[in-house]
Amino acid sequence: MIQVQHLSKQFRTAAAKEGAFKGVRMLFSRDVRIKHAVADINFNIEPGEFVGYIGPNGAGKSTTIKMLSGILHPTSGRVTIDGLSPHHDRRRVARKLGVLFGQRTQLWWDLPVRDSFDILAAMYGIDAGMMKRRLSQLSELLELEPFMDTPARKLSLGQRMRSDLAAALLHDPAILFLDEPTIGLDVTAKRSIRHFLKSINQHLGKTVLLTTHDMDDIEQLCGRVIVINDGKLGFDGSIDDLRRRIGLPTLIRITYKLPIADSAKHAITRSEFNGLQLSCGEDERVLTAACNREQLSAMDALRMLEQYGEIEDVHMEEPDFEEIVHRIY
Ligand SMILES: Nc1ncnc2c1ncn2[C@@H]1O[C@H](COP(=O)(O)OP(=O)(O)OP(=O)(O)O)[C@@H](O)[C@H]1O
Repeated sequence: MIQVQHLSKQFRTAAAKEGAFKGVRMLFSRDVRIKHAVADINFNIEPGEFVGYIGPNGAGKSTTIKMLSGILHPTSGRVTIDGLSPHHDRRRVARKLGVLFGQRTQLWWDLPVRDSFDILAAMYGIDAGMMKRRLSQLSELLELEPFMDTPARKLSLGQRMRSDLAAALLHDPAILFLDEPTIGLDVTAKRSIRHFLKSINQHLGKTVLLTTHDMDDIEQLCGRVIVINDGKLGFDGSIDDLRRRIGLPTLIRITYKLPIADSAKHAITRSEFNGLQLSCGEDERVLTAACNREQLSAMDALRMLEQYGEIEDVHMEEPDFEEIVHRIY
């Protein structure tokens, strides 16, 4: 559905100057600096996928989304959306795409939300009956009714984001590109946006490419994650693959029925064997094992831990996703 082949984008900017009148000298300078914002990236996205596109500030995420949606022209390489080029077939591709840039609104600032929707419907050629049905469906899902007659400039950030999501979906596109759709929102507003995105992916089959710095968004929504860093793709796979690649341990906390024997404790504090790193805490009955699941399955780890007594309770903690992402950046 979305194909990205050897995609690159370079920006030419005037080279920075030092000393007096540097602004004026830059204006007339012939020295240019080339920024490789996106450098030879490749990926395909299938219909119905929910893909997270992540990377640190300045990694090239927005530049990629702009090339995918036809706003920017690639320096080299190819993008196709359902076989069409976003740049050359911009109008036809626009009908297939809904795009949301969380930092900017596509609503008319001084107009009531309802009027913005009417203008967009006219631009997309949506007939009145269809528009009424779509709007009532979106309004119900996103709870837009209380502020449909409010100008965009008077909306709270959460209301604005919900309205922008509705605006991106009015023409019923099959694909959504979302750049920071939860930026600046409080916990409740984030939750409702996530719930909405999950349901349009699962129930309406929308294909979603999501860019965000919020790792909870990624963990809760995306089956697949693509990582870009300094313009280059660093990883493309599932969140579990990413966890395995980074190799952070799963923590297994065992509570035994009886306190662990002193002799065993002595062995435990020094032990590291077969991918298990053991430690005892304050509680005499509790033992924590850091387990590299690549080397040892959780079942095998438990079998080994049975040697220290009868197990009452087992608690497993997967490595924190935020920490994993921090490592790949
Ligand atoms: N129009 C432009 N002219 C020159 N350089 C640009 C332009 N747009 C982006 N860049 C540069 O290209 C690089 C990638 O920018 P981009 O906005 O794609 O990053 P990003 O991953 O979206 O970052 P963020 O998470 O901060 O939004 C940055 O170094 C940026 O300064």
